Amino acid sequence: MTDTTTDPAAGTPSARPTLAELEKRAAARGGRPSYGHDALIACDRLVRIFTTDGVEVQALQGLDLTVQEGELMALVGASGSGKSTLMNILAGLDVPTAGAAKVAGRDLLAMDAKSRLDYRRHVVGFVWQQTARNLLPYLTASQNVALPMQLRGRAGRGGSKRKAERATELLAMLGVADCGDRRPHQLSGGQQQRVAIAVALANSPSVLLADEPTGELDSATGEQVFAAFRRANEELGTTIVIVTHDQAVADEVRRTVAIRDGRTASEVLRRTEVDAEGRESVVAREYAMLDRAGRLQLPAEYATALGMEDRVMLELEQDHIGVWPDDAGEK
Ligand SMILES: Nc1ncnc2c1ncn2[C@@H]1O[C@H](COP(=O)(O)OP(=O)(O)OP(=O)(O)O)[C@@H](O)[C@H]1O
Repeated sequence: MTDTTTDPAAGTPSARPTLAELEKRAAARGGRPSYGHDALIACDRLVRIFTTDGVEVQALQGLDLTVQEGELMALVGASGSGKSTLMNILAGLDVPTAGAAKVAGRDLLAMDAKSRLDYRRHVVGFVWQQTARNLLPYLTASQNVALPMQLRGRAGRGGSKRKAERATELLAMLGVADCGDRRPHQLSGGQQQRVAIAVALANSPSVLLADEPTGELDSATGEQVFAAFRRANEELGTTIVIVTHDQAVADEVRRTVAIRDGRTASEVLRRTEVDAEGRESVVAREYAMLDRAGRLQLPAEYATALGMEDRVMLELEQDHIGVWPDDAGEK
């Protein structure tokens, strides 16, 4: 039932929903799936503010991001755009100031110290740029890989043997089977990073996070390390997020998300197309991101090329929205 009242401003009858109708609508809204409900990683309007000597830095300014299970994706962005801040939050090492972040069903804003430790041991694995941060120098490669399994504390009968076997298998899968008995200083930078991937995979994490893992390597070695990530993704199904400045890495993945000023700004999706002669080629397409509040970041070069600043004109067409420079001053 709908009440018909008179809108005093317009002086015409207008339909006001009854309380029962309002309640029905609210219930329907409640039943709608939440943002990122089917994603393995879902960041919703994530904010991280750092305060140093009374000065606030907004490292993340309402960042939205979803990552599906089984994805291998790259995060790119200028220095200071917020990539490491986001990775530290996803790694469970830092807590956002506001917003929501869920990884494999865990709420990153609501974890106490114990569940945070559990999260870091079981849900995520990480590989950092600095090789020294990934491996313990006094342990061999095999011992480094076995350590997270020991910390997980599932000994059981034959447990040590099984852990050693898993360490050997992981090292073999990542192409460093011959490095098992060597300590980190006896390994090249590329070998150290591949062993670090094995360490990160030791406890079968849902997500593998890597912050500039090829940053200290030459391009050929970087390619080998990236191939190891791809292998982990394809053969073990691990979801992988790699922060990188390395264009070769960014070009190799199906999805590259660019962060600008603490927000996701654009995305490049790549897919393989087969032409009539059966030839395969990879087609890349760039998309701008429309955030949950309806905001869109125009690429800086587009806005500059047309002298757009402060105010633009929008027009809704049948199948697109036009954006024009403000011409108010010309009229
Ligand atoms: N612990 C902190 N205290 C104060 N400010 C910080 C802190 N960590 C990061 N910031 C600031 O937050 C912003 C984002 O930094 P962040 O390290 O996330 O960027 P980034 O994209 O990873 O950069 P880079 O590519 O250089 O590593 C920067 O302005 C940085 O100075």
